[in-house]
Amino acid sequence: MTTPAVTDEDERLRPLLARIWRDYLSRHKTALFASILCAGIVGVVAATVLQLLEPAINGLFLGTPVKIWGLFPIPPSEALWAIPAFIVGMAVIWTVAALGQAALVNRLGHGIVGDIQIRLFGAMIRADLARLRSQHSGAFVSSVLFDANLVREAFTNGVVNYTQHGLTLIAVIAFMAWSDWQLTLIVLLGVPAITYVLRRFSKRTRKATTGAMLETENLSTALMENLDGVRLIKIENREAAEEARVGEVVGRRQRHVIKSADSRAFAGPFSNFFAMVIVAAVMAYAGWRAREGHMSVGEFAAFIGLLMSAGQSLRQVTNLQTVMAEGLTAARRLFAALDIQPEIREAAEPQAIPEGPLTVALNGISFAYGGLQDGVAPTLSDVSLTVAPGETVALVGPSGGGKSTILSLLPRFYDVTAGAVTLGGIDIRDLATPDLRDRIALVTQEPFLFDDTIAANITYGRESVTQDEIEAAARAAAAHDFITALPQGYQTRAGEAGMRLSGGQRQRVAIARAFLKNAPILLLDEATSALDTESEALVQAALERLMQGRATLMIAHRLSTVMNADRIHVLEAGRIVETGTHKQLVKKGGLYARLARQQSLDGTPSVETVA
Ligand SMILES: Nc1ncnc2c1ncn2[C@@H]1O[C@H](COP(=O)(O)OP(=O)(O)OP(=O)(O)O)[C@@H](O)[C@H]1O
Repeated sequence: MTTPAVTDEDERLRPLLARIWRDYLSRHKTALFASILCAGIVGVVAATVLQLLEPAINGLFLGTPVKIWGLFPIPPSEALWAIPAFIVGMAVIWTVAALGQAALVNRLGHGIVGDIQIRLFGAMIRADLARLRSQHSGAFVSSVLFDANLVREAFTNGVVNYTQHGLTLIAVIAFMAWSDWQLTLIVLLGVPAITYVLRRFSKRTRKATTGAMLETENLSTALMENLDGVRLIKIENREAAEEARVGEVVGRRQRHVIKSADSRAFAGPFSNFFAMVIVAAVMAYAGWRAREGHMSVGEFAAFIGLLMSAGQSLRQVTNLQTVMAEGLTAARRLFAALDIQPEIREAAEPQAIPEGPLTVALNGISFAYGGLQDGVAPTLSDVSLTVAPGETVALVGPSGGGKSTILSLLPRFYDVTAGAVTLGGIDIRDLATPDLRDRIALVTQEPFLFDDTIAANITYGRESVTQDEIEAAARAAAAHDFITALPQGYQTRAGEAGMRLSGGQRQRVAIARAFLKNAPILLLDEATSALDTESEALVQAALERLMQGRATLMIAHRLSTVMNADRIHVLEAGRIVETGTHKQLVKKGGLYARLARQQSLDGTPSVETVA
């Protein structure tokens, strides 16, 4: 590695470390400093115990008067109990400090992982829909679970063990210098070689870790995709093929993880090799000095003991260097994810929404996913429509015409690229988004239920709702009877994504939720198109009750459901091409009339016109 590259790396490292300190470590600084203190005690005690080798050998074997650490004189008659007593005393201090260090590091580390995971989730759940849609949810999951742990490993275990072994190393070198500076000089000659090894392995680790993180993302994406699409996989007999596909991702991930683990594991032996060369050089030199009578057996043994211990600590520090490299790579990625600013901006001074019924309107809006681009037609062009309280306005038209996109614009899942959406006459970009969304209830074709009780699913988002209110909402949604027939009634769990309920039952739970929300604006996205005739009749009746007095904008593929709408807008390729009531549009003989004819011919949506 060239010097300028190292400087660049250091330059980029400083703000990163500063941010890790500011955002995560500083709030745990007492625990961090306490654990570093414990680590320091462990490190220094480990080195100090080795210093007892010299008085032990000289006092016990040679019977000469000795001084422990040059401070406490021990006569030969007392050496037999005094030196072991010192060792036991040091062992007690070491053990207490090591236990304290472990307990603190565990709490600190997992506390930091928790902080990171909460922040990441917060950023994810608040991110624009556009961004969430642009990345598979597996990528977020792997970041929350995998990357956060790499940061923990580096900045708790890493920092604390670094301190411990770094201090052992410093203490050992200080003792060596104190007992023989010439020998220490020989030892220090090996430092540049070891530094070189450290840097090379850190670089390799960074590369392998980046690869491992990407492949972990791919793996969790593949796993989630398989679980989501399990029915398709089974019906197409693709289990073995999917196993092979996941196997490939596992293999690729394994290669990166092995590379990273190799760098971690190999850095130690490499630096150990240099350490052993140094030991050999010291042996030769110290042996020669001992023969010449300039060194006692005890001094020699203590020196070699210290050297071995220095080698061990050096190996640990080398390993930790790679752990730090991993943690920094993960931290960079996490911060990049946390720093993405939402494009849906909150108004600086939001206006208040008037209470009561509200009119919603689209005034000459255009919209393109990812922004307008030259030569690419926008998804919606110059669309205007109004829905007054108590009115039902329907959107119909060929698949891909832009119906769902219009519904996404009202709660500001996306912002229009031109024109304005207004609520009660106010541009929705001038409203506080939570207030806006409070006024809108959305019932979709595939309503989502949490794996919680039916009651919790109905009250989702609302606090202090009474059982009577829940039941009233369920009755209005024609859901009460089926819910009470379930084994635990309202306390029955809905299963993953509500899968223990039928489509019609899920739909009615979602309608009950909308009844409780009691919002003035109602968006219905093909709310009955996935149901059989019996369920549809129940859901349709519940929806009609729900629509009363509200401004309802609905998407319908089955024209039978929009025959009573106050207005029907026919959307084709992002433009409104016809507007009127069912009767007017049939009479007009245009696209709507064609769709109506097709549907009355076979009674089911045709592939050409609807999804
Ligand atoms: N998240 C997205 N990113 C990019 N393009 C999208 C996205 N969602 C929809 N589109 C595109 O926008 C166009 C309109 O889609 P939209 O879902 O609004 O149509 P639709 O009329 O509701 O269709 P359908 O009746 O099939 O549900 C389509 O061409 C679609 O490919």
